[in-house]
Amino acid sequence: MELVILNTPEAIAERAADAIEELLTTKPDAVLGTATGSSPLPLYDELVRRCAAGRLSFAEVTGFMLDEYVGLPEGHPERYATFMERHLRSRVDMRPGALHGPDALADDLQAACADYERQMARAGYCDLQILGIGSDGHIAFNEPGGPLDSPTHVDVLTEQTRRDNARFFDGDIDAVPTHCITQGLGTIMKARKLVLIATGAGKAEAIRRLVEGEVSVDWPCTVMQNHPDALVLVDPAAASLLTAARP
Ligand SMILES: N[C@@H]1[C@@H](O)[C@H](O)[C@@H](COP(=O)(O)O)O[C@@H]1O
Repeated sequence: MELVILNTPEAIAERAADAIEELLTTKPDAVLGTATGSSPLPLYDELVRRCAAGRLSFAEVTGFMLDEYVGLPEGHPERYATFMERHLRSRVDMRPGALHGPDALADDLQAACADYERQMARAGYCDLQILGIGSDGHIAFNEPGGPLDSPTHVDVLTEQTRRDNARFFDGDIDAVPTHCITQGLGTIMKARKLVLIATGAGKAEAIRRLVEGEVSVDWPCTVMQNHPDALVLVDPAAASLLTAARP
């Protein structure tokens, strides 16, 4: 795992965009895993800029979202499908329909999970997966306690995650869904490259566990220590609880 501490969210966005540009230059029809949350937003802005400048193209890219809330209707502003359409897909030259997500409106959620995993398997899983991190150490929506090799599944959001995400629902925790469909940790680990972005002091404990902790189901992010090509991009605030000396 490579840890890079950069001073600003913009510098982090540029470093992450470099990794994506490098991938799309060598493989224009790459499979890209996208993340929601506020952390990747500067990255999406940077990708939009580079696409407008002709430095990269998403015309042949297939995308897979990490997760989706259960119970939010089509078009709901906080539905992750809406989020990804708004912040990335509609702003670059990616084909409509090329960015896939789990069907969290299905009657049979278990079947929807299996179907999503099959779609990803057929595409050969992700070449590069963008990740954020929850303050409780979740990646995608894999909450603490779940197996480290899980496939796409229904998960129950922790109180802390719902509290963290209430800011997107006018501060009303009761408006935050209780369940989600998420790529499992096993699914995420099948991506050839992982790029995780974390900014702000609220992520400092999760980053300390990710970088210096034991691999444990209590901190799902720690599974990334077992990945052969994982890049962790953080700002000084998110790095503030790291204890080991760094160059
Ligand atoms: N399911 C998403 C995660 O994929 C994301 O990493 C996390 C962090 O969000 P933020 O970047 O806004 O702190 O939010 C949600 O829980």
